[in-house]
Amino acid sequence: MESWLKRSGASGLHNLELADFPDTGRGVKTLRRFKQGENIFTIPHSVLWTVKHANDDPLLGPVLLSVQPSLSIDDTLITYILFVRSRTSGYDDRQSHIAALPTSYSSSIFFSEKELNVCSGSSLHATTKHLIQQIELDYKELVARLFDRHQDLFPRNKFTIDDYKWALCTVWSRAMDFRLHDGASIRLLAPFADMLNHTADVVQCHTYDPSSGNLSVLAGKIYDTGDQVFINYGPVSNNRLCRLYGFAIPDNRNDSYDLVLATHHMAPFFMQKEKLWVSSGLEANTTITLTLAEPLPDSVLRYLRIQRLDAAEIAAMLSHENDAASKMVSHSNEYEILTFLVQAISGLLNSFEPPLEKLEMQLAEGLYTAGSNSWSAAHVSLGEQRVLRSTKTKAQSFLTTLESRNGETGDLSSASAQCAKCKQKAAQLMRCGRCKGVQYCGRPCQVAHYKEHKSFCQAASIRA
Ligand SMILES: C[S@@+](CC[C@H](N)C(=O)[O-])C[C@H]1O[C@@H](n2cnc3c(N)ncnc32)[C@H](O)[C@@H]1O
Repeated sequence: MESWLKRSGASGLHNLELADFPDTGRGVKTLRRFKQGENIFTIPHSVLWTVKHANDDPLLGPVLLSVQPSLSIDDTLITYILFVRSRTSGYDDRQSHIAALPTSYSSSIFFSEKELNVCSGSSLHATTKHLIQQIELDYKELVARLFDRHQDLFPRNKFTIDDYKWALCTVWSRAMDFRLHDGASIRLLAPFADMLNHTADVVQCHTYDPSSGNLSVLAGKIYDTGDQVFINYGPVSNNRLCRLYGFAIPDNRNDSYDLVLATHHMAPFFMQKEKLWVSSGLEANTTITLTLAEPLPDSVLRYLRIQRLDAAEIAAMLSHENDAASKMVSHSNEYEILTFLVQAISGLLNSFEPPLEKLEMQLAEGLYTAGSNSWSAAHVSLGEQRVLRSTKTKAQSFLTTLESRNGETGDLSSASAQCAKCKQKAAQLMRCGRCKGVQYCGRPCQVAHYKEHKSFCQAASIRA
């Protein structure tokens, strides 16, 4: 592979060699000292694996371009890799890269049931199960759309589901993504650069030059001769590391929990609430990432406040143009959502098996071999449970503060005591006789507001 890269114009490779390292496995070793920020090596555009390279291939390109709608980026790269691997002549250079790739991967999609059960209750457990099914569906679709239609190019025995999973994990664990100036992005695999392991101790130091199309790696710190060169894969949680790369980092500062918030479309006032979620920057079905740094993001509270609104509160909120749910809606609404949140997070935590303390003990006793699949699953579970515990603590402290306020109402409940049209606050307001959900200072405002109020009024009246 190196001779192909050098012939193609790669620079800097003579200062490096591949080597095995105790914690990370195979990686790149320096043969001289590097200053921080110094260019270590550059891989030229011609040898990269991108969608454009696949489409430009004289044999594969026309077939790929005939598929409508186009294949996804990952499916294109997977097809390209498997296609090159399957050729018996004409692809020696790219095949030298494929020959250097691992023969198997340790993504959580390859975990045994027993290994995956170490993180029972975690989002990794659920996502992995879902992914395994999704990958089979994606493969079947690719077979039907491409492989079966061109069996001369894609012999069945070299494009099996196992080949597909291997190539998928090659892409997941080795592809690099870059944002381009025009807002577009590019996903690429760079031979040799894909031998670099991850550390959070350097900032991003791999760069893509859109004008030349070359990929360069700079020194993210000072390297002495014999040191391992690292790049940073980004602020990735153990869940994602385990799923895409097949490893985990103990006490990963990027650990997170993906909280799924969903409301059934038949729920009362769904349409009105959906409008409020959208105006609040949310959706009726949304996933919010809880992190150690921000275990209870405001977006979770905004979502739940809207989900638990009663008829009068919806009416008051719909007449506010700004993001009214960013503040407490009413004492009772806030009490309800915080109580619900504490219970829901407790429920999530109870579904983890083994629970946090037991896992910590098992890890301290060396029950799981460091670096093994079970050990990685244990670290994912630990990270998610720690995040959820901080979420619960924060919700509980909000609840305590709320209770100490002794029923004092927030801004929006007083907003419901104003005219829904002119916003005038008056001691004597008349309620809409039909839905009882909004109030007006007089008949003219009620008439003027009717068009806006109609859909809410009908839904509220049906519910009543
Ligand atoms: C881009 S490749 C790096 C080269 C890889 N070690 C090899 O031998 O081909 C990414 C893979 O390297 C391994 N890896 C990278 N960083 C690691 C780390 N900090 N600890 C453990 N394994 C790591 C994981 O197996 C990951 O899927």
